[in-house]
Amino acid sequence: MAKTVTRSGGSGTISPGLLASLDPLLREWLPRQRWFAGKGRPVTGFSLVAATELLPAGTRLGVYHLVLRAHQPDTPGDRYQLLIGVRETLPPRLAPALIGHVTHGPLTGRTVYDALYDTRPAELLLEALRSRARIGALRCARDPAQEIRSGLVPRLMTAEQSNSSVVYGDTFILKLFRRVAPGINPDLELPLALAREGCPRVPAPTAWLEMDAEDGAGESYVLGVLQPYVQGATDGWELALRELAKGEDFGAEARALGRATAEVHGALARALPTVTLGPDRIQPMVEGMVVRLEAAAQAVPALRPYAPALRTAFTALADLAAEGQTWTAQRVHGDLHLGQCLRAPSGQWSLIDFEGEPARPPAERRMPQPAVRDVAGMLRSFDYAAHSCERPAPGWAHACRSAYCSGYAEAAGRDPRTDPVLLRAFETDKAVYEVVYEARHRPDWLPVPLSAVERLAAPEAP
Ligand SMILES: Nc1ncnc2c1ncn2[C@@H]1O[C@H](COP(=O)(O)OP(=O)(O)O)[C@@H](O)[C@H]1O
Ligand SMILES: O=P(O)(O)O[C@H]1O[C@H](CO)[C@@H](O[C@H]2O[C@H](CO)[C@@H](O)[C@H](O)[C@H]2O)[C@H](O)[C@H]1O
Repeated sequence: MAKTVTRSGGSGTISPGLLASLDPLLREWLPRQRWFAGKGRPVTGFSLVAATELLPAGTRLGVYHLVLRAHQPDTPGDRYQLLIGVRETLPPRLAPALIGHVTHGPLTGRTVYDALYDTRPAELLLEALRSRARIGALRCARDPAQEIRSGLVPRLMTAEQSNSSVVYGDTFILKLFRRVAPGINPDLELPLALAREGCPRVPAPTAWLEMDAEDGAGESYVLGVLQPYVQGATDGWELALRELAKGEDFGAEARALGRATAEVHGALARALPTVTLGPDRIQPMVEGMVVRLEAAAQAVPALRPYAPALRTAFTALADLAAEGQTWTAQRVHGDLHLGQCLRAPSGQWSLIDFEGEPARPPAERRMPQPAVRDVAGMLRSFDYAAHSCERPAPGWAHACRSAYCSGYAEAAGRDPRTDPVLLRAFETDKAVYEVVYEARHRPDWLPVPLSAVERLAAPEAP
């Protein structure tokens, strides 16, 4: 029933027409999606990387799985994963999923929509994962030790996300990556490694969806990961804001989060290689930080007055390395913040979303880093929470910072505050990243990382 109709450079006859039908609609729809990474530049066209027919469009409901390259000026263009539904008319419940009405090509007169909103296509995906199906270029794999019940009812998560997730009967959650590239995906690699280590702080992948890369070089795309759904969980960001609004202390939770982070770091260091960072490795790392700072100052003028002082946070690290100090680097989460921490009703914290910072190149995201990088991310997050609360919260972020570092020290045997130069460099690097992120995605939030920049640029900054 389901088949791959073509891949880029392939000889299929259906898909060129299919793409021509979709092209004008997707040009308008894609840039409006939260997960579209190429904001600010027009989409000038698409090329097909792969198209797999999951249900033929000749029936009441057609479903295509597509990987498309979106062409944009001055870039090679990113590849996106889409699940396209085709119907005669769209029922009202699917109105938010509308992509558009086709006016030419083989689908003329049909309505196309984001099929992840629809029950049947989402069920098809789960069934494919459950049965380890191979559909054209799409391949499903799963952990044989975990059971996947059939018939679980899907619902698309509506939260603002970098990808798209479907929850099945409050039992599993399937994340479909939107911007995709061939190669190892740390959001599968690291949770699998942690599961092998027996680390209970990260939901163990249950099944995953892959596709061979089009260039025949032997690489694969990881297109989706299914994992157990933590029922009734509250994320750390929501919880922190709730406690802040009530004027409640978050110290105990921050401490527990510090312990959870250290446990994950310990398991990652056992599971995957670590390296020693001497001057030869610290120098390029510091250069990377400086380059990112310069690019950020170019992109966001408000950052420029602080750039020279921020640079000293990085050069101080290079100076220590030149004096002979070394550090250990290991695989880390890479984009840790309160929103990536889930607290189950039992009080147990889990960490999710090991993809790393979406803006960084994939190879860079998989490089070993000092574990303090994640610590710095969480410290920045406490600062964000304190700034997002309407009620003044003097000392709240500082108290969380202390509790988190103490919790981390309890589990790791070393306190991140004992290496203030390293911590300051990574906090600065993160704040610079956030300045760019907010300028691009949420300009109203720009003052939050900018206030941190002001603090970190002050000579007495911690
Ligand atoms: N295992 C899980 N259990 C419960 N909720 C989850 C789980 N994984 C993710 N979520 C929810 O889905 C949201 C998005 O997940 P995340 O992995 O951060 O996706 P993205 O990469 O798209 O940001 C999280 O903020 C959380 O609310
Ligand atoms: O969750 P994502 O992987 O999509 O991460 C991106 O978006 C985050 C915002 O949703 C952003 O995080 C920043 O804002 C948070 C509050 O909304 C705050 O807790 C974080 O500390 C702050 O960095 C993240 O940087 C970005 O990569």
